[in-house]
Amino acid sequence: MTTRTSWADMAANSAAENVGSGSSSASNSKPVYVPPHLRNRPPSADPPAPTSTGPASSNDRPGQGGSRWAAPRNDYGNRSGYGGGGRLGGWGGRGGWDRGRDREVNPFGNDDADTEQAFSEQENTAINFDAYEDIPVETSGDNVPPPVSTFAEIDLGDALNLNIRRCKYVKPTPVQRHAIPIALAGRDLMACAQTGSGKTAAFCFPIISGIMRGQVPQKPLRGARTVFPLALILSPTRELSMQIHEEARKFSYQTGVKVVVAYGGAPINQQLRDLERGVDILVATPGRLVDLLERARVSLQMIRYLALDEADRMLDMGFEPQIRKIVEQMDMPPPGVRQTMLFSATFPREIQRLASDFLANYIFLAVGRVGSSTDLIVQRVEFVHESDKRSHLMDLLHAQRANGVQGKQALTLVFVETKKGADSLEHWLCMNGFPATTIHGDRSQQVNIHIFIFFLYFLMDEVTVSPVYIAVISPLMHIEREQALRSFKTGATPILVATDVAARGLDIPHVAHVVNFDLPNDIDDYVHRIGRTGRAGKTGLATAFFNENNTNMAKALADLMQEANQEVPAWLTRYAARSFGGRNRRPGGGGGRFGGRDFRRDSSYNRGGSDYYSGGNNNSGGYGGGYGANLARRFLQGVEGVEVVCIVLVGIGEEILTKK
Ligand SMILES: Nc1ncnc2c1ncn2[C@@H]1O[C@H](COP(=O)(O)OP(=O)(O)OP(=O)(O)O)[C@@H](O)[C@H]1O
Repeated sequence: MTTRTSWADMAANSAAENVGSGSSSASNSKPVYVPPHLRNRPPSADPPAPTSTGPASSNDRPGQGGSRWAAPRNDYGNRSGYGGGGRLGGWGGRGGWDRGRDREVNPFGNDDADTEQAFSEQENTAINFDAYEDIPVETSGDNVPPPVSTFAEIDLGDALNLNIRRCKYVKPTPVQRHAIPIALAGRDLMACAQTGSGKTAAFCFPIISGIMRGQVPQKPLRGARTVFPLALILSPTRELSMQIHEEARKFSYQTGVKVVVAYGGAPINQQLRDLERGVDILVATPGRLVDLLERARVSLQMIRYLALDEADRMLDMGFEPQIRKIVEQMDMPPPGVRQTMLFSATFPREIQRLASDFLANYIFLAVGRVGSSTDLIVQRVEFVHESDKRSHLMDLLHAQRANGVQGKQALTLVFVETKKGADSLEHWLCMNGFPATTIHGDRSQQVNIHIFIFFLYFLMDEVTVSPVYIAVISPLMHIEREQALRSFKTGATPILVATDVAARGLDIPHVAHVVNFDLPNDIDDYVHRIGRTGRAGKTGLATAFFNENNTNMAKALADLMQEANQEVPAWLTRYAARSFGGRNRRPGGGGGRFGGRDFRRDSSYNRGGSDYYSGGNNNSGGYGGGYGANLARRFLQGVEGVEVVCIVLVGIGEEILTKK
C-alpha cells in the first residue's frame, strides 16, 4: 500500500494511477489529487471559472511573470475527483476538505476551550493601532513594492480573507502593511519589527496565498514515504513551532493548504504519520527537521518558500550549523529559486551579514529601530541585591494583589537564568501562597532520573523493556512543558517562572507583567523577554532586578530604555557611564547599537570588509575572536553536564530504537 504524502506527492501519484481517467470513480478508493484552491469546493458541475486567463509562469512565484494568478492547471485537468471538472483557477470556497477521508478540524473551534472560557472574547479587535501610527519604517533594496493600508487592498483570496476576519484582524499592522506586498511580489525579505507586532501573519499570509494560487509541482522520483513540502517555516523552540502551526492552521482553514508541525522532544512517530497524511507547509524546529531529512522522510526539493522566524536566533551559534545544513547542504532550491523571508524583533549586524548568504536581491525592512522595544511596555529597573531578590519579588506580587492586578486577567512571567533556579523559585512561590508553574529548556530533574533508568535498561540490552519505557517517558517529557504553558495561559497558575526558552515569540494573552528576576547577558534577549507583554497594541509592565552582577548590561539597558522613552534611573546612568559596553556592544559596531539598520549600508560591507568575521561572508566557521568567545560563553551558559549527556543519549537511543 502506498501512503499518501504531500499534496504534491498526491498530484504525481494520482497522475500515474489515473492516466486516462476522466471522471471520478466511486469504486476507486485511492485518493485523488485536488489542488489547494479547489479542495473546499463541494462537487459541482460548474464550468471552470478562472480568475486569470494568462499563462502560468514557469516560475510560479506570486507577482512574477505578469499575471498574479496561476492559470488553470492543465496537468490535472483530466484527473478524477474534481467534482465533474470543478472550477479551475480562482479561490476555494467553504466546505470540508474534498478528500473523502481527511476531515479538517476547525481551528477556530474550542481547541483552546479553557483559554477561551477563561478570558473574554475580543482579543484582537481591541488592538490599539494608534500606538503604531508614528512608528518609523525603513526599507532598503531595489524596487521596493509600496505598502498597503488595508487587507482589502491585498488580493489574498476569499478563503484567506475569511480567516483573517475570523481572527478579528481588522487592518494590517505596520509590519504586515509593508511585508505582505513585498512577499507577494516574490521578493526575498529580511524584516525586523518589534515584539508582538504581528510578524507571524506577515510571513504566513503570503505563503498560504502563494501556495493557493501556485501551480501543481511534479513530484520528483523518491521513496514512497518521502514527503515534499512546498514551504518551510523554521523556529527555535517547540512551543513557538506549535504556536506558529496553530496560527497557520487558522489562516489556512478551508484553503486546502495543509500545515504540519514537527519538533523535537516529542515522539517522532506521530509526526511521521501527520506528514504522511500530506503537507504543504512544514513548521519545524531545526533539530527534528535534520532528523527527518536524514531519514529521507522529508525532502526540501520542492520548497518554494522558506521563512525563518526569530531569524537572528536561528543564525546564532546554537542553530547556525543546522540551519546551514538544512538550507545549503540538503536538496533545498538555492536563493533566487526559492523565496526566503527572515523575521525577528532583533537583527544584529553580524547576523544580518550571515543571513545575507541565504537571500537573493532582498529587501530589508525595519519597522521601528532594529532591536528596539515598544514603548507600549513600561520598563522599570530596580537595584536589588542577589540575596534580596525573593523578598523583592514577593513585595511586587503582594502589591499586585493589593491593587487587584492578579489572577487570570493579569499573568506574571518571571525570567531566571537557570533551570535549577526556575524550579526552586517556583517551589518557593507556591509555598508562599502564589500558585506558580515553570518552563525551562530541558527536562526536569525528575524526568532526568527516568532517562537514566531508561539507559540502564538500554545498556543492559533490555530491548523489550527500553522501547516501552521510552514510549511512556518521551510523551511525558513533552507533556510536562505543554501543561505548564497551558496552566499559565488559562490562569490556573498565574505565575510562570521561565528560562530563556519562553523568551521568544510566545504570544500569551494577558501577560501583564514580565519580571527579569535574573537579567540576561544580552540586550536582545532582554528585548524578547519583555516583549511577552505589551503585545498587539496593548500595554504592559516589565520590571528588572539589577545588581553588581549586571554591570555589563548597564549601558545597553540604559540606551534601550531611553530610546523607548522610559525613565532611566540616575544610578543606572552612572553604571552605564562607567561600563565598557562589554559584550552587549555589537562587535564592529561603528556607530553604536542603534546606528545601523540594513548592514549593507555600512561602509565596511561596501568595502567588502571583514570587521566581524575573519573568514569572510560565506564561511560560517570564520568568526572573529570576540564574537566567537561570546558564542562560546552563551553555549556553555546553562549547560548542566548531566542533562546534556542525558539529552544526547536519549537522542541516540531514540534513533537506535526507531531503526531497530
Ligand atoms: N492585523 C492584526 N490585527 C489584530 N491583531 C493582530 C494582527 N496581526 C497580528 N495580531 C495579533 O497580534 C499578536 C502578536 O502577533 P505575533 O505573535 O505574530 O507577533 P510577533 O511580531 O511575531 O511577536 P514576537 O516578536 O514576540 O514573535 C497575536 O495575538 C496576533 O493574533
